[in-house]
Amino acid sequence: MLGTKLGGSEMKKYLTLENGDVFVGEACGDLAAEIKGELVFTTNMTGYQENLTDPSYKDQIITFTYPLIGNYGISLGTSQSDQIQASAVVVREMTDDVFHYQSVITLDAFLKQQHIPAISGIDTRQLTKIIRQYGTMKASLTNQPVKATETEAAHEAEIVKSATRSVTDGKENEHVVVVDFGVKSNIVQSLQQRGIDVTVVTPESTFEDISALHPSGILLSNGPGDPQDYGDFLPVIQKLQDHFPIFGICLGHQLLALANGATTYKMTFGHRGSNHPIKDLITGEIYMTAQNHGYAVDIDSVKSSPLEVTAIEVNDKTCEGLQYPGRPVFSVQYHPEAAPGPHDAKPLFDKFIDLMHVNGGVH
Ligand SMILES: NC(=O)CC[C@H](N)C(=O)O
Repeated sequence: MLGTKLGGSEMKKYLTLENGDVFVGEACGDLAAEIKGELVFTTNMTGYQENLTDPSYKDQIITFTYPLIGNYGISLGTSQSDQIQASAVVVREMTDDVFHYQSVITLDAFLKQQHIPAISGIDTRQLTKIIRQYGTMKASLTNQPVKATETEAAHEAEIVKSATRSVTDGKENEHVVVVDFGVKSNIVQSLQQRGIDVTVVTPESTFEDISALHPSGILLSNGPGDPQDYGDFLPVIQKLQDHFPIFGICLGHQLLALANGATTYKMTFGHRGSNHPIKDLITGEIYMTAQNHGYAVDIDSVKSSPLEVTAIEVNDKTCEGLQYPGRPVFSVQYHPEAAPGPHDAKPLFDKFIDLMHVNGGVH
């Protein structure tokens, strides 16, 4: 039922946009919490748990365009990291009327547990049209009305801090080193499911640190924020690509581009959803992909780099894939691990493994 109040909340919440627009709704999730962040929207119809826990959404306020969120609760093994990464949630309606046999907790309880505020009863269609017109904006979620100028101080996403960890099964397998800029757990699982040993390392790692692990291949992960803030790691990529197969996903794709002299820019409102068609320029095939990014590789800038564009988004023709001709090095802007999302792009993990075999097998 629209307008259902959760947790007995009669509290109002104010969503104030940088352009001065104010939306008033009902507080849910953590009722007291007030936050600032970058306001984005996703068109995903399912997968709110994966989105909320995806480190690429760190410090962002996620608007779900799908009008009913929470109806299958929260289940074990679905989260993409160990906590909610988004700073707040905007919905038309959040329900705790859960129909899902694996659900262990409601979405509202999950948000409360992790002190994440949410606002419901919002005309998310109107809000999304505003974001599409003015672009991604800073916004605040407060318990009292505020002036729009006060929302401008929202900080940029911080780089995710990670720790080195290994996942092996004791056999002599291919070994992938994942550089963790905020990796989604399904990327690591997608490698493990294919019998790959995985070592996850921090972006502070040097070329020597990574080489000492004797990787068969390197995966550059997804992550939050502006790719241009990761300049320190670009020289490491420049060396790695001379020695190892590389697969870049989302932020990893953007960093591969920057490391090779191409440029990135901030998109007006980004691509966030599970229905982004991309055209593979090598095979001519179109597939549906899951996406979550606010920056893109400038397709023209690739021409003066050693890289080649391998895929474009069908709707806006932005750069969706790159490869380094003659080397086992490639990247995609979309998410082949598909959590949530269509599985059309999953074979890219197999392509990466084939490239590792060709490049000399187990190291
Ligand atoms: N999912 C990602 O890796 C996102 C990359 C980058 N933070 C962007 O928004 O474009």
